[in-house]
Amino acid sequence: MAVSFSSIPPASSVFAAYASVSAFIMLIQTMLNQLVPRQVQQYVLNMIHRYFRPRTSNATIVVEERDGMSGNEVYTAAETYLCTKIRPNIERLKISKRHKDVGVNIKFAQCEKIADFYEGVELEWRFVHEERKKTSKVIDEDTDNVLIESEKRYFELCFDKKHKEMVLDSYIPFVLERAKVIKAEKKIVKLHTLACAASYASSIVWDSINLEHPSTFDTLAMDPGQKKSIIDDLDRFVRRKEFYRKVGRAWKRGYLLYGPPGTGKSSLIAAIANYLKFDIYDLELTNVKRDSDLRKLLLRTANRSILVIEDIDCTVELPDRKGPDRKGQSAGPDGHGHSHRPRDHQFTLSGLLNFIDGLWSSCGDERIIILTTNNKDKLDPALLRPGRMDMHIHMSYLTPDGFKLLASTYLNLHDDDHNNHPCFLEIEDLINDMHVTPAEVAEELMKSDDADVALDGLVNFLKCKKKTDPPNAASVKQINDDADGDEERKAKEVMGDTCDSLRK
Ligand SMILES: Nc1ncnc2c1ncn2[C@@H]1O[C@H](COP(=O)(O)OP(=O)(O)OP(=O)(O)O)[C@@H](O)[C@H]1O
Ligand SMILES: [Mg+2]
Repeated sequence: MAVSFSSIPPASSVFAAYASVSAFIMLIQTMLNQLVPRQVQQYVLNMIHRYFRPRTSNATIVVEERDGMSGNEVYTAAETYLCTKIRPNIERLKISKRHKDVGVNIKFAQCEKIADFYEGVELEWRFVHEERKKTSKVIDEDTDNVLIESEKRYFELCFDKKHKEMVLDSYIPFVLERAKVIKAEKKIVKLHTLACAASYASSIVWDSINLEHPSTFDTLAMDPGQKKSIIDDLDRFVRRKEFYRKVGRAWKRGYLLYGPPGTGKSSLIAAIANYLKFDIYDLELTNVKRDSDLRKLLLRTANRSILVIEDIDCTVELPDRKGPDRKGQSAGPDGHGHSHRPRDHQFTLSGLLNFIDGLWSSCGDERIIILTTNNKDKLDPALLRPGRMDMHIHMSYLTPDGFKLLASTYLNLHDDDHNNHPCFLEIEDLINDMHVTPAEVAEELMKSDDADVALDGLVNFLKCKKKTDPPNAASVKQINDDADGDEERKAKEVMGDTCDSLRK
């Protein structure tokens, strides 16, 4: 924490004290001039000044914008925090907005005083802005460029000396924490994808854009209980920093999202990112050729992020850890396949597992890893065990509850409309009786701005679909009720039975 601490006297007491002492000092100075050499004179005068310096009950912490050439986090946090405390009496402010910013950024433009209260204690901040006597070099933290600065900016935090410990141990951490929250609220979530680097040295790098996906938990049609348990799990995860440290685990969590296409797996990922304000790293496995690439990429991901591997079962041919892999290569002595090629020249399942929960995975904090698949059964069980994939989330076909949510987000129809609208009961019966994905229904609801027209279109669509897809209400219900793998298998058996009986 780059703060410097000094005592400053309040102006009134300083003047009073110095007025009475200055005559005495002048007298001493005249005597010394005649008797002793100049250095000795200076030394004696300094001692007298120090002795007579007025005692004050105030203390000041100086928080400079720069710590050497780099920025000072306390300064940035104070600036962010104090901009929420601006009063109408402030006359001059600076505002700016870069392309990627959500709202305008406010900064102080001239020396200002800002009052704050913390645990009943009054604190006074002063923003000070002055010309430097000589220019100085600094590093721009956004671009890493060296800049020349001719101004010096700092905050002074003044308070009663007796609160010094409280300010340093409690108030400053509070300001840092508050600034983090304020920044998180304004943060734009980024989507990082893989791109080929221009240089040969590192062939694959992350490229980033703003995540513009508007999906949130409010717009996701899924079982309300399941939705709540995901949100609770995320909340628990982010507040458990100490817990993870105490039990000696890397602060990370793995989610497996599985279910048919169009049931909202990717939308759920976006909703999680928007909820936590975590950046997404979309790891397209087909672009990763070697385990060493994987390690490099992991090292270049930031904390508080979500690493996503979509369609894990089909994006890459993962060699089996035990027997021969799908390309017919035999397992190596370590049981990881590829005995004929140097290990580092291939991308292996064991590389991926190491990546998910081996030592490599612990090189960051607050990491979430999400795998998605349409075929959970195809995945190696090693990939799915707790600790790797801690929570298995089944995204399934649309239920009547899910339909109500889509009707309210797409057509602005709420509970009362549901009871009164002639189509609703029919649609709910049809949905109960068939496999239809939220994506299919959402597509139909978007076809008209007129709710009646859109709902009529949906009824027709569902009726047509029902003719081609045989009714199997029991199986749909079973699949949607069961969230874990074993239960899902049972549901598929029920479904198989139903299809068999239909075929007969
Ligand atoms: N559960 C849902 N709630 C709300 N909208 C949904 C839901 N599922 C799908 N949709 C809508 O359908 C579109 C496609 O969904 P999404 O891409 O999330 O499905 P997916 O399960 O990832 O499919 P795939 O397995 O093909 O990748 C979304 O843009 C969204 O509009
Ligand atoms: Mg998807």
